Amino acid sequence: MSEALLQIRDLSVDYLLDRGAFRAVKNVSFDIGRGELFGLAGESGCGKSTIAYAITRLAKAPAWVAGGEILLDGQDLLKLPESRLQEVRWRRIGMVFQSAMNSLNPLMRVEAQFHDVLRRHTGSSREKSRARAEEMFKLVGIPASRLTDYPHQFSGGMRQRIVIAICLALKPELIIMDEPTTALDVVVQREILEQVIDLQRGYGFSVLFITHDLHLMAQLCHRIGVMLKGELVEVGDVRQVSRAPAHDYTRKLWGAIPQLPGHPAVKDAIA
Ligand SMILES: Nc1ncnc2c1ncn2[C@@H]1O[C@H](COP(=O)(O)OP(=O)(O)OP(=O)(O)O)[C@@H](O)[C@H]1O
Repeated sequence: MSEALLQIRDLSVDYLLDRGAFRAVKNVSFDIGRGELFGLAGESGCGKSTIAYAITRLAKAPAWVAGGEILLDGQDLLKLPESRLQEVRWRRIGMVFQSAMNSLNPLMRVEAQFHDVLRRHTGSSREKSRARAEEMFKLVGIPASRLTDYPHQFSGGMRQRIVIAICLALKPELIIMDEPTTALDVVVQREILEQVIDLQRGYGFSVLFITHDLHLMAQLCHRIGVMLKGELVEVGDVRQVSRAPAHDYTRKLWGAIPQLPGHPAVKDAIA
């Protein structure tokens, strides 16, 4: 791994429920290097999204960070006052969630939404925002003429591309993608992720990629962490985690991937 950009140390997150605290994330530690694609895998409910929200401090009650550190370039995000956090969110850490389509305002033209984000974070003028929006649309493969359209005029895949474009417009150092394409059909899903990888190569940002799709994760990521019931049971290089998993549960996860006849097995796909 390259030099660490994000270091998560002993992170514990609780949900404070009427019947008592439920620990959803238990003493989790891992690093994400600069320019690294890091995947977090594990069954539904194992705590992946809770970690994603904790990193950006977007976790809302009843979630409560019970302990640990989240260091971005050595600075503990958990200790930053809310006012300083605004500089980190979007500007340094971009977020693309499964419900990203909902992060677009249905009443605003897309161009205005670019400007809104760029003005708020960089003080950009309308002309500069327009130029940047055109550049970003080109990067994600949407004609610039469509910048004056409203979100409902785009397909689901295009809307997700728009959210990625807005996120990238601020050149964040880390992008958190939590099931970014789950709601889309597999062809569009793959197209978008391939585009993200291309952009990653060009821009050099780091990615925390969360998905149920272990096969996809193995193809995209450099390193993988495997979670089970709130604990990180294994972290390693994608080859090591797939070829020589240290944990029984990781072996089960790989074993659960259906292999189509004539289709290369995962182990071959990443070889
Ligand atoms: N608002 C909440 N209140 C109470 N418990 C919650 C809340 N949100 C999540 N949890 C619980 O915390 C645990 C971890 O949930 P989380 O959403 O982080 O898992 P996940 O691995 O991201 O799952 P998925 O892959 O289905 O999104 C689960 O047991 C879930 O039921």
